[in-house]
Amino acid sequence: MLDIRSLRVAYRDQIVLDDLDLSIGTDGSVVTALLGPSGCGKSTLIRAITGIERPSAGVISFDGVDLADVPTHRRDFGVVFQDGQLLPGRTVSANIGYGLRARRWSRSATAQRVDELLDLVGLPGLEDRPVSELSGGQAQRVALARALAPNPRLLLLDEPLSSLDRRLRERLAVDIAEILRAAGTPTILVTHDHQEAAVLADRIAIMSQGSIVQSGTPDALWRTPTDEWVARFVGCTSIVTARMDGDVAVTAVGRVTLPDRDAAETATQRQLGLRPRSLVVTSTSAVLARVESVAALPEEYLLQIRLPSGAQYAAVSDRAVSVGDEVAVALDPDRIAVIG
Ligand SMILES: Nc1ncnc2c1ncn2[C@@H]1O[C@H](COP(=O)(O)OP(=O)(O)OP(=O)(O)O)[C@@H](O)[C@H]1O
Repeated sequence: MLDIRSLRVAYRDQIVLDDLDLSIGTDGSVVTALLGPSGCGKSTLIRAITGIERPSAGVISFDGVDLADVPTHRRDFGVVFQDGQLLPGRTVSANIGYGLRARRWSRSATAQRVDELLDLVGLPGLEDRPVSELSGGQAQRVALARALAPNPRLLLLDEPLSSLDRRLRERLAVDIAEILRAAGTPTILVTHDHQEAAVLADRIAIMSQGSIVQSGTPDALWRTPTDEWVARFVGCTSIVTARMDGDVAVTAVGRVTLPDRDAAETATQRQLGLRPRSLVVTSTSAVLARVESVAALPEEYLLQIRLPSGAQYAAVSDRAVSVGDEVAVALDPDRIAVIG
C-alpha cells in the first residue's frame, strides 16, 4: 500500500511539503480525505504521489517499492482533477476506454469494461454521447469511470466536485461514496468541504502548512482534535478551559461528564472545543446568559449569548427567543470536542 515517509517538496526556495508522513490502505479504510486550508500543499502532495512533482527528500513507496524511479504512467494510479479533463469532441465510451487502449486491451475487453463502468457510475445508455453534451455532474462521473477503468491500485481525486453547484455536489458525493466503496480501490480525496469529507471518506487526514497534523475517523476528529488549531479548523468556535473533577469537566458554561474518558487519566485541566450546537438553551441549568443576537434557521435558532463574566458564546435553541432575554444554557456532552 502507499507509504509516505518524511516527504519534502519545494518549489525553488519555497518548501511546500515538509516532513510529511502518510500511509494509505493499511488500516482497512478505503477512502482517505485530505482536508486543509487553501495553500497548505494538498494538490502538491497529489502531484508528488502521481510523480508529476519530484520530492527533494523523503520516500514515497507502494507495496514496499520506492517510486522515485517509477515514471507517472507506470505507477498504475488513477487521477481525477477538478475539471475532469475529458477529451473534448470524443464520446463517453471513447473517454472511458482511453486508458485501456493505451494499455493494449482488446476491442471486446474494452467494450465490456466500458459497459461495467457505465453501470457503476450510473450512466448506462450514454456511451455514444459526445462529452461536450454532458452536464457537469455527468462529466465528473465519466472522469471517475475513466480513472477506474484500468483497475488502478490507487485513486487520487483532487477536488472532483468543486466546480459543481452545492446541491449537485451534495447529491453526487453520496453517489460517489457508493461507487468508491463498490470499487474498493484505495482512494485519496482532496476537498475543502468538511461535510463532503465525512460523506465520502472513512478516514480524514488534516493537513496544515505542508504536513499531516492529525488523521483518524471523521467521528474521532470531530470529538478529539489533537490541538486548538485542529479544533478550530473542524468547526469549534470557542475553546474553554475545564477543571476536571473525576470525569466531570467544570467550565464557565457549566459542568459536563466527558464521554469515553480513560479511567487512568489524571489531568486536572482539559481544553474543550465548543461548536454552536455544543451549548443548548434548556430549562434545567443554573448557567444564565443574555441573548445578544438570534438567527432563525430552518430547524432551530442560532444565538450569540453573553455570560455575566462578559464572555460570549454561540448557542442553539429549539424554541423562539428574543434579543435581551435571559436564558439558561447547558453543554451537550455528545457535541463537545475534547482537545489533546
Ligand atoms: N508550480 C508551482 N510553482 C511554485 N509554487 C507553487 C506551484 N504550485 C503550488 N505552489 C505553491 O505551493 C503552495 C501550496 O500549493 P497547493 O496548490 O499544493 O496548495 P493546496 O492546499 O492544494 O491549495 P488549494 O486548496 O488552494 O488548492 C502555495 O503556496 C502555492 O502558491
